[in-house]
Parts: sequence; structure tokens; C-alpha cells
Amino acid sequence: MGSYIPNFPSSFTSATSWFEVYAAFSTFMMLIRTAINDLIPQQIRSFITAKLEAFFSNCQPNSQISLKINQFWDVGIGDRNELFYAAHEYLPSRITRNYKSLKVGKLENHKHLELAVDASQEVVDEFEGTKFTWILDAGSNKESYNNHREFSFVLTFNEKHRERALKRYIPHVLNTFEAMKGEQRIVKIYSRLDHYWNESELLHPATFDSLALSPELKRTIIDDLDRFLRRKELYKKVGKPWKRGYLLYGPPGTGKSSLIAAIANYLKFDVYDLELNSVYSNSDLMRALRDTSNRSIIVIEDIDCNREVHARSKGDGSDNDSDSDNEGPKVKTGRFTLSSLLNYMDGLWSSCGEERIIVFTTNHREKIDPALLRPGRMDMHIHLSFLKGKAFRILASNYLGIEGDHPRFEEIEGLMEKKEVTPAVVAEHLMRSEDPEEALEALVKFLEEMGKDNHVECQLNIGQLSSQGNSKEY
Ligand SMILES: Nc1ncnc2c1ncn2[C@@H]1O[C@H](COP(=O)(O)OP(=O)(O)OP(=O)(O)O)[C@@H](O)[C@H]1O
Repeated sequence: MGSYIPNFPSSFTSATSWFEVYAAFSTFMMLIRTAINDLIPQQIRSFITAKLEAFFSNCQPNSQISLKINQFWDVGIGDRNELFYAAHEYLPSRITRNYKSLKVGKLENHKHLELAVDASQEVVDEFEGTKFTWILDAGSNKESYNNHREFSFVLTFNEKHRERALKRYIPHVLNTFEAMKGEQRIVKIYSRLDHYWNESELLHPATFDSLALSPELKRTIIDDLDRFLRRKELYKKVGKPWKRGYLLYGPPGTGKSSLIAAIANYLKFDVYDLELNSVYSNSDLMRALRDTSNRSIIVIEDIDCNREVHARSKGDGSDNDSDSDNEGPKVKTGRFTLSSLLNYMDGLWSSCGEERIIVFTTNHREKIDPALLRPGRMDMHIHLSFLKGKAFRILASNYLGIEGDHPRFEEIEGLMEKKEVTPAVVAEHLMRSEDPEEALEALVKFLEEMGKDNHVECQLNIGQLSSQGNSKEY
């Protein structure tokens, strides 16, 4: 019986020779690669690679899927499509050689360069090894709504990546956009025009440091804001919408608008300046509120002066909303009442959005509708008043660069205790001279000559309302 004896030396020889062949081949390839890298410029290499990729992808069966991402969810209704805006910001951040052209510009009053995708420009983004192609479509006038041309993105990818696109890529675009907003820390201010929120950068430089308010009031407001941010889980647990309402009241020029800007800059929340006379109906109001983004402050200034919110007393039945989006400005006033505004807000808070702060301002708290002061409506009533105590020193530092003490401060503070002068008036006087000594001298003279009753008409009868509601008073 013959036995099989393995030919060890010969198999060993063959393995060695294979290894030698492989080593020689690798060396040869490395030489070729080095030669190509040295001899062929990078642009030409990229060109050849792109051509080869295009050739092979053309050979594959066409199984592309396209998704249309309109600027607004429904043409004619005007709901913002957050994904469109996310893509608009996200794509320029992915500048690669795939861009043939990008719009670049610098807007007046903006600190940074603006980058935007050009219409009809194809942008290829790579995510987890998969290519996603975006094209911005400028739309046509036919698709326009209220003379606003509607833009859209078309996102194309291979059918086999459908799951990845919907479950991972699109969420990735949205998350990146949120992170970018946080990083850029650009606070926006929105004002409403023809059913749309128009955005611009909030350039108001106010901060809590630059506000001439008593340190205790500042601390109270900051603590309240911090507590609000921290309590997301608690709000959820007790089933309360995560919102906070502030009523700012006080004479003109005491810093109500400046405080709103300081809160926005502190929290990095966008500001939505809601002018009620730009709202046509109850449903328009709902839409306006629904279109605000999370982490935002909705501001309704001079609530006592809004004709719309006085309609209630005339009993015009304005709650019967014969809403039509074609209604023009001539029928827009008196379409809803303050109560309906508040009720809608109460309802809306629970159903949409998070981290909203709503701020009402008034110069005359005694004139505003009691519905606004009802318990639980406005969480905090903040009284901004005439310049008193050491708050003046903040203005002296802001406007004259005087840090710490100055021989004239006590005299000025003593005069202010006896007068009713707003921070705006003092700020205006401090700006009159570049020489600090001259400016302080002029301010003393002004305060001495100022009649005590100069601002009597601005005073509020605060005691009258202090028993209403259970909101905190400051
Ligand atoms: N408390 C303050 N601290 C610092 N600056 C202030 C303060 N109050 C007013 N100012 C100055 O006065 C200007 C006007 O103030 P602001 O518009 O904030 O007042 P307001 O109370 O909102 O007035 P109005 O009721 O007329 O809208 C501001 O640009 C700011 O320079």
C-alpha cells in the first residue's frame, strides 16, 4: 500500500516564489504610483478619476431616486420647510472639489462672509461612502406665492440607499444644521411681512453687563433664564409646555428693548418680533407662531398700544375667523382679541415647539387687558424704571470708559435719587461730549435744572396692579 508523503520542500519553494512575485509586483506598483504622482499634476489626476467614475456609474442601470425639498411645505400656505433651510446652510459648509461655483458675498452689517449654493449648481455630498447629489431649483414665477418665488432642492441618490438617506443622511443634515447654528452663535431677528418671517442678524449689542439695572434684578433674571433652560425634563414630567413668559413694563427709554436683546444674546435665542398689525386673522396668527423655531423669543411690543388687542371691548365677534389668506391689509385689524391671542398661544405651546420665551412689553401696565395678567400667564413681571443707585456707573463705563469710582459720581447719584430720569436720557447726555469731565459736568447741570415733574406722565401706578395674578414682581 503506497503511502502519501507530503513534498514539503517543493510546497515551501512554491510559497517562497509566490511571495517573491508578490513583492516584485508591489515594488513595481509603488514605482508606478510614485511616477504618476510626480509626473502627472493633481488636477489632471482628479479629472481622470472623475471621468472614470462617471463612466462606470453611467454603465450601471439607472436606479436613482429624487426627493424634492420645497422651501415651503404647501405652496399657498407658507409653512417653512426646515429641511430646505437646513440644506441651504449645510451644503456650503461641505465645500469640496465638487463645487463648480458657489455664491459668495458679504452683506452690509454682517460680520462674516455668506456662502450659498448657486441655482442649478450640482453639489455632490458623500456620507458613509454614499454619494448624495443636490441641485437647487430656483422655481418659476408660476410657483410663486404672494410674489415670493419658491425655491427647492432636489436630492438624488441610488435607490439601494433609500434607507440610509431617510434614516441617517437627512437627520444628519438637520443635526449638522442645528449644531452649526449653535456654533455660529449668530442671533437672528425675524420680522413678519406678507405672511413670512424675514430674517436678519440681530446687531443689538446689549448684554447683561452693559445694562444699567440693579445687580439684584439682573441676577434674578439670569437665574430665572438658567433655571428655565435646565428644567426641560421637569416640564416634560409635569406635562407643562416648556415656555416662559415675561412682561416688561416701565416708562419709555428704561431699557425694555435692550433687555430683550440682552436675553437673546445671553441665551443665543433668535428673536421673532411679532407686530400684531401684520397678522390678518386667528389662523394667520397660529401660522406665525408655528413658524417660529425652537430656542426663540417671541416679542410683542407695546401691547397696550395695539389696536388689535382692544377689539375685544368693542365686542366685534372677532373670534369668528372667516380666515382667508387672500385677505388684504385693509381687513386685517381687529381680527382677533388679546384673549384669543393668549388662548391660541396656550394651546399652541402644548402642541408645537420647545424652548420658547414670550415677551410682552408695555409702557402702561395699568392699561393692558387683565387676561394678560391672569395667574400663570406671564411668569415674571419685570419693572424697568428710572435710573437709581449705582446703575448709573454702568452707563458711565459704557459711554465714557470710566471704570470704578469718580469724584462726581456721588453728586450725580444724589441728584438722580431726587429726579426721575431714564437711562436713555442719561445715555443721550453722556454722548454729547467725548471728554468725560465735560460730559459729567453737563449731566450735573442738566439734572440740577431738570424739573422734578419732567417725567411725571411716564410714571406707573404700580401699586394698583400688584395684587393681581400670582406672577413674580420685580
Ligand atoms: N437700562 C438701560 N441700560 C443701558 N442702556 C439703556 C437702558 N435703558 C435705555 N438705555 C439706552 O436707551 C436706548 C433706548 O432704550 P430702549 O429702546 O431699550 O428702551 P425701551 O424701554 O424699550 O423704550 P420704548 O418703551 O420707547 O421702546 C437704548 O438704545 C440704550 O442705549
